[in-house]
Amino acid sequence: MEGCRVNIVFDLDGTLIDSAPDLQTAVNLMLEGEGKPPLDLPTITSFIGNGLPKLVERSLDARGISQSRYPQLCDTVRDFYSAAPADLTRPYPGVTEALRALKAAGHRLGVCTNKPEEPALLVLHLLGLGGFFDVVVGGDTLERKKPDPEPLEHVFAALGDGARLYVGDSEVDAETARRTGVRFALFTEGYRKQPVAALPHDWRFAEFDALPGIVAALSQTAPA
Ligand SMILES: O=C(O)COP(=O)(O)O
Ligand SMILES: [Mg+2]
Repeated sequence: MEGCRVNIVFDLDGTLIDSAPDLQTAVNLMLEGEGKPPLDLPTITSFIGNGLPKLVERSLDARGISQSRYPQLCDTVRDFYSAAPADLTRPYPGVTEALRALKAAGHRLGVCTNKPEEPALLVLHLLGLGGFFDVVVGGDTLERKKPDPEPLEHVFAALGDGARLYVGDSEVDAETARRTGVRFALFTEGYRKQPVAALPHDWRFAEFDALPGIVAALSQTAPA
């Protein structure tokens, strides 16, 4: 028996794409301009999750740069990043195939990221993923960003009727799913800071080829 349609919304950084190396480059170009030493990849990765402004704020703190310079340096990092958002960034293995399979099964797909909308759309395009998504909401698209439920509710509303599944990698995503009242599938190979058990989730997976099976299970149990 065919299951019902599922609307599947994805987080971006640490879920669909491993974007930390290009974010690191952008931050370190800014730090170089300020005469400061670079930050290593694990440090930058630990600063990702609450949007680019927060990444910059944390980077300034880490290098002892006054927050009075924040507005200007935020623009600087954003410009460096937007100029090269996909030089080193790649989709995680199996992402493209999983998205293709989910579309072919008749599900609708969206993105809800805290990355600013413009570079989010650009990186999706450059990596050949843009065509899979009906709706993309970034960290600056609406008034509030994750973990506020507003952006995720907005994406699901735009996708229309159907069961709802949110797919993400972080504490922010788990909290957003809980506050939005939707099922949550945790990708365990992204940028989360705590152990898997600390993040409430309905499903978890480490390989994207497991995702269509999770969606099929949800589509069989959800009311049509
Ligand atoms: O930009 C960030 O800090 C995180 O972005 P994400 O919401 O796609 O993980
Ligand atoms: Mg993420």
